[in-house]
Amino acid sequence: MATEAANGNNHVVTKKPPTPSPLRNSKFFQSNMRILVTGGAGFIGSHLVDKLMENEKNEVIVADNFFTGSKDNLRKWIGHPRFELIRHDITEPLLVEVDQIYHLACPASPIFYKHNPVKTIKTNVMGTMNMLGLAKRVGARILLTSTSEVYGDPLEHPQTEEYWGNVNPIGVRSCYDEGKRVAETLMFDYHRQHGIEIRIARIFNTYGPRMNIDDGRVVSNFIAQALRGEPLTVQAPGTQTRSFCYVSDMVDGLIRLMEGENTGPINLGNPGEFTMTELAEVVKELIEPSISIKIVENTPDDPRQRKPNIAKAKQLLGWEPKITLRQGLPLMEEDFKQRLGVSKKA
Ligand SMILES: NC(=O)c1ccc[n+]([C@@H]2O[C@H](COP(=O)([O-])OP(=O)(O)OC[C@H]3O[C@@H](n4cnc5c(N)ncnc54)[C@H](O)[C@@H]3O)[C@@H](O)[C@H]2O)c1
Ligand SMILES: O=C(O)[C@H]1O[C@H](OP(=O)(O)OP(=O)(O)OC[C@H]2O[C@@H](n3ccc(=O)[nH]c3=O)[C@H](O)[C@@H]2O)[C@H](O)[C@@H](O)[C@@H]1O
Repeated sequence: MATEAANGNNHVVTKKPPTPSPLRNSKFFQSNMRILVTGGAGFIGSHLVDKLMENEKNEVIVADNFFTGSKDNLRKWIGHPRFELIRHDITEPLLVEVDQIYHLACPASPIFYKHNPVKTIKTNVMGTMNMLGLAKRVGARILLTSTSEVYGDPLEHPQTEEYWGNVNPIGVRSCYDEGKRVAETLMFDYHRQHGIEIRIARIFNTYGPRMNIDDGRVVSNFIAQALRGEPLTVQAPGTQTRSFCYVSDMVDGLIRLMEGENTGPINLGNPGEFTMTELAEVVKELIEPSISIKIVENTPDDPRQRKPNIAKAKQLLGWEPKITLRQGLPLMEEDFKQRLGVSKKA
């Protein structure tokens, strides 16, 4: 009987995990680790694929419907003998023989996940059920990229994994916030009922190269606006806070979680907390001091504060972020300059 600490409690697993592929038990283990990354053509997913492919014992399969991701993010791996790219919508079942599943498929930008709320919640609920069904069928370990949005507009600050959240069940963000909460529920129910090996990451705001330039998230918006010489659009009141984690730190955390022995949920993020006005001032200082900052209207249910308590990640994964916002923003600026075909004003 396996017991694993999760969320501060011991969830006793009454069933052994499904038998993994016979290949895992072969005496002369030759095969590579076969890894499925759903949403691997996206921002975080493509950086994760880059890291996984560095290990010559890994074979990587990406399943993506290209709703927000792009083949361009994976162009260097297309045709590689240890890499496969499948155009697939995970709201439909997928049958592939794999040993690990990194389940990232879900639009992350509020503009995109609000664009088709029913599809967003289907992706989070039916998509996660399909991936858990696959994990059960092939005996794979599965990691879900959940989100700090499961805490909603938090009344506890900073947020620990024990906090149950303050979420609007019927708001315009609920397709994502509640969708991810149901995905976490499904993960633990498959874990308790079928012994599936699960890992849950609660990812906080992450930024870096390959974010969609016009996907509406704050860091990508501010950098694109600065490079285009446009005013930085701080959404009211501007005092709301976020904590920003650079993508390479995030990928390191995800792999440590998958390779570790703890189910999670575990917060992954950078505790460096900024108001949106402070973020705008840093972007202005680092990228384009001549631009102005203007306050614009916000959207409903925008969380007023968000900062991860990462004590569990430090203790259980030996992980903490290394790259500060002032170190990460110039790296993202360079990527945007190349993709926008602009050079910073002299
Ligand atoms: N970036 C962040 O700040 C952040 C924060 C918290 C959680 N997350 C989570 O991390 C994951 C990746 O986020 P991201 O920032 O890379 O977003 P992204 O939008 O760049 O990537 C999501 C990928 O999933 C694909 N996808 C969406 N719906 C799909 C479907 N039904 N079937 C197959 N593929 C589908 C998209 O085409 C895209 O390639 C998401 O699950 C997101 O919820 C991200
Ligand atoms: O970290 C998380 O868990 C979540 O972070 C982000 O969600 P959100 O913080 O709402 O992302 P943004 O759209 O970047 O907004 C951040 C803050 O910046 C503000 N903002 C946004 C855009 C802009 O141009 N100006 C601006 O001030 C928003 O009002 C909000 O207060 C991601 O979009 C979610 O996928 C993710 O789950």
